[in-house]
Amino acid sequence: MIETKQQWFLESISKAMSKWTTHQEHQLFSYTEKIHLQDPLAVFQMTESFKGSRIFWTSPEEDVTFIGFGSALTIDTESDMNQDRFERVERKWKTIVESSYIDNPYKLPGTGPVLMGGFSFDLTKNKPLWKNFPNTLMWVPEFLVVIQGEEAYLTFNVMLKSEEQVESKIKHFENTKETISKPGTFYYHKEFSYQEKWDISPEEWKNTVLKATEQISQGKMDKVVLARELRARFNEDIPVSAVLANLLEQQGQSYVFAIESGEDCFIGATPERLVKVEDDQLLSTCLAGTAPRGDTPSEDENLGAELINDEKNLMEHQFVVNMIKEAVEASCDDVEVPSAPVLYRLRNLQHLYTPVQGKLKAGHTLLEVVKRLHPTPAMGGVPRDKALQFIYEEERLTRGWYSAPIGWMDAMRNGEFAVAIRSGLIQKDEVSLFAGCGIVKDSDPEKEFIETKIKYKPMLMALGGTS
Ligand SMILES: C=C(O[C@H]1C=CC=C(C(=O)O)[C@@H]1O)C(=O)O
Ligand SMILES: [Mg+2]
Repeated sequence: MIETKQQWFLESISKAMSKWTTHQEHQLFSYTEKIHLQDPLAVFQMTESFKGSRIFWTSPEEDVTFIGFGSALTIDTESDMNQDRFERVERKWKTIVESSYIDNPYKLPGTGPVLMGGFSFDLTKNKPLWKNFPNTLMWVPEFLVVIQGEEAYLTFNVMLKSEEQVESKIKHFENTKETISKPGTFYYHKEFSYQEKWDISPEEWKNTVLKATEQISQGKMDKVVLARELRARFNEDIPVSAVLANLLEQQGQSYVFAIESGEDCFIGATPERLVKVEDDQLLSTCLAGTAPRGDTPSEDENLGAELINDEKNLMEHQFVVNMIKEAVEASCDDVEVPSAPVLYRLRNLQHLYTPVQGKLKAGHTLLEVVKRLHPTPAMGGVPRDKALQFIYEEERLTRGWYSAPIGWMDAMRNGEFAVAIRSGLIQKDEVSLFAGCGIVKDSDPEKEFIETKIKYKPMLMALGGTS
């Protein structure tokens, strides 16, 4: 069995090499085969030797999990200050795909070569906290395990430069496949939790909220999202796989992700889809307006009923719907938007939720929609430029990849980006958590402060805390 597959692999790689004799450039070779299903967390744990270039992504609705490790090629730049970074990635990916050799008989969304990673919230320079996360970091993992329902696929991606490489690449592929095919289950039995945690400038943050509401009352803007930061320290390096295991167990309604870069890991469980495209069907989501979950079913019902009728939260939400609808209409036909939001319940909080769908018009792309949408008024504000200006001047933190697009795109125009909230940046034994709130004219600084506290909960629980 293994031998037959090895034979296919060899044939495939030889075909690729012969196709390329006329080209002189380096070429992406991508080979996909079915493998035995493994516990995704066990795969993550088994690939510890690739630490620093791993990515984990799972989507709550589609029942799909990606575990990428190693890097076949990277599109990044530390000094990416260019407004057209999304187009640049798009162009590069198109060129790479066009000259690649892809052996993927399955053709399912997310199989074959996949570009994964993310972008920073903005293009501000000098982000010491985020030194390992450039403004653009999208890469094709050398190995990608994709688990869809009951099936699992392994894709091997490599930039082939010469005939001499072939043998060593085949060995590398076979060895890695053997490692991750060993039956394994995730293990981590030690208790862990942070030793101390501290809010960064909470009073200052409340004053900024007040200032924002004043500016809104004066008609200078309509809405702005303000974030704050909390830092926690452990007495040992934070066990990333164990945090990931907790997020998967506790936050089933969210995209659970972990993106390693160098020594750091950006990790979280975000409920916020930015945009997804599958077979040219596009889906975006408006998620804004928040209430806690109740301790009893009836308290929970009451809190939900209050939220869905609350003018301040409905206003916060409507700004997002208006903007996303307009952005999606620019690239899609048959756009559908329900007239009122419904509740979206998570483990620790509930949100107002409105889906927006459409059919992507010919010539339009996922990344183009990402560019137009980001940042939505659930992360930035309205008008966008005024809100961003306020954020730059008043927010006392560096957002980095917090509240920014993260996700994947395959070679068949499918892909999905979420917005990285409910997240934290792990740096050895310390972690920075971020949480923001939509401020509108009736916002009360104290209530918004409490809202951010609840938004920290998913990460704090996953880090071993009780709240
Ligand atoms: C910016 C965050 O949440 C956004 C997403 C959903 C609800 C929000 C709100 O009700 O304020 C925020 O706009 C965050 O969690 O850090
Ligand atoms: Mg809110």
